[in-house]
Amino acid sequence: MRYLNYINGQWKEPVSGDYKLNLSPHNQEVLGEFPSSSAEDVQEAAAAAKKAFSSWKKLSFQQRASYLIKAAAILNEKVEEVGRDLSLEEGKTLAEGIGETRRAISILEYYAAEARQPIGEVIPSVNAETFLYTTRVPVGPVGLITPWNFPIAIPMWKMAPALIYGNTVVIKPADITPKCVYHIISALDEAGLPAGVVNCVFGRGSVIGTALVENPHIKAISFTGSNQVGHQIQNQAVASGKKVQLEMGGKNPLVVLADADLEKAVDIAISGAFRSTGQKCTATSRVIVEEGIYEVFRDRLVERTKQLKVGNPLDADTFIGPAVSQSQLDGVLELIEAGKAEATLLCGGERPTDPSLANGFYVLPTVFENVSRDARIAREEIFGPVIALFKAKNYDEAIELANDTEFGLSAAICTNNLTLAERFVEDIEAGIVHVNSETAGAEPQVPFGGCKNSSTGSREQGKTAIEFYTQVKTVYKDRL
Ligand SMILES: NC(=O)C1=CN([C@@H]2O[C@H](COP(=O)(O)OP(=O)(O)OC[C@H]3O[C@@H](n4cnc5c(N)ncnc54)[C@H](OP(=O)(O)O)[C@@H]3O)[C@@H](O)[C@H]2O)C=CC1
Ligand SMILES: O=C(O)CCC(=O)C(=O)O
Repeated sequence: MRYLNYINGQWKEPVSGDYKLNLSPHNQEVLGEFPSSSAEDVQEAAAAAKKAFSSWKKLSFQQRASYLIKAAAILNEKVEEVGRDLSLEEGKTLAEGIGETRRAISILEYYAAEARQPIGEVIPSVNAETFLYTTRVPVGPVGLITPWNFPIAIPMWKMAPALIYGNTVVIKPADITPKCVYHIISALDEAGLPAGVVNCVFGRGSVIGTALVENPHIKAISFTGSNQVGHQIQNQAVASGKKVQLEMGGKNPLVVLADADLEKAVDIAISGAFRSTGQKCTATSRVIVEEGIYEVFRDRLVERTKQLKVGNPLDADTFIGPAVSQSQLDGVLELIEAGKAEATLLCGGERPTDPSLANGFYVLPTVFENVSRDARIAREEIFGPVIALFKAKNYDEAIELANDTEFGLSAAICTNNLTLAERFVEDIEAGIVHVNSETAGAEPQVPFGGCKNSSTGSREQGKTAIEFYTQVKTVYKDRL
């Protein structure tokens, strides 16, 4: 089937007339074809978003929420179909695909409910005659650039707050996972969203990204993806006077102290590192274990890792599906090869030999030990199912190792020691901290984002999203 851009409330052919095949990472099956758009499509979408902005921002919050509520109900009706499409195009397991679709619905519902929340404060003025208060206004048409690894949740957690706070949207989804965003747009269309409020342009970021980031109608850019592209976008957006928000990489540590529940800690490591084939910015990448239990933890982790089923994401017993693309697989294999030269491989480290997986981008879950601090696998984001194991003498050495990274998105500790758990929350340089739970995961009602090189700009999700998608207006109202 051929899918189209969505501009000014219409499904539209790209100006170029060119399309690209959307392929399954499991077996290269063709799932559809999507526009290879050009800058002209972006200009048209941005102009439509600008035109729609003046009336959309004037609706009441409750009126805007009504479209979000309808779209959530529409998606809910086809949650299994959308979740399956997600697994087919991205490669995460069916349970994860459906789970992520449910998460997207819950994000819509959450932001619809924000329509009932206060958006300003009344502050006593020095002047007895002055009614002094703050309110918030939308920033304008916003540009959203989203990645392939959470192809429905991330677009939704940018789009839903943008819309509820009165902004209009141009979204450019990841080129290799377009269908999930097609499902969101089609639900909003079916919900009767006014023309131009949401516009979607499919195509390569390298071709149309700059046209979106530098478009004068677009007042803010929210991006999730690699550090390299993020920083390029930041420079372009700032140069063209826009607000910018970036969510980028992670090198997330899990610290396991000697008093931890061993089996639970192994579960937490496996789930955090290997679900979604490790393709999460919150994935556990470094596991730092206190020396008293290092050997027993390592042996159990390796034993359990070897039992994980790598396979077709649609099979019920699959734990690890394929990487999303050939280039993603190549990047992971390159880092694994680097790891073999600089550390000790304990398991995995290669592609599976099962012939039924030969056409997919599969790689076995991999564990390394004896990893030096400056090894590439200790420092670079791998975005694949790979754990680097470290031994620490005690809590102090563990925290020092955990913080020895340019990133600071998420971190976890397994311990029953309340004092050390509390110290960890204070000491760790990360935007998200887990105690006795995995580094990955994000609930819609709380802020999401990191420190150091992981994030720039205000946090996404939860109540904090209002910071990015609105500006504060301070009002001094005096009696005449
Ligand atoms: N923080 C996170 O959640 C994510 C991190 N990553 C990291 O990035 C690595 C590479 O993944 P990749 O998909 O290439 O990430 P990118 O940063 O290239 O892609 C993210 C988004 O940016 C778009 N984009 C690419 N180039 C430009 C540009 N010049 N201007 C504007 N937008 C652009 C992409 O479009 P298109 O799809 O057309 O390239 C996509 O929509 C991964 O291995 C991982 O380490 C990746 C995804 C998510
Ligand atoms: O951990 C999660 O569920 C969210 C992760 C995420 O946002 C990402 O990988 O980009």
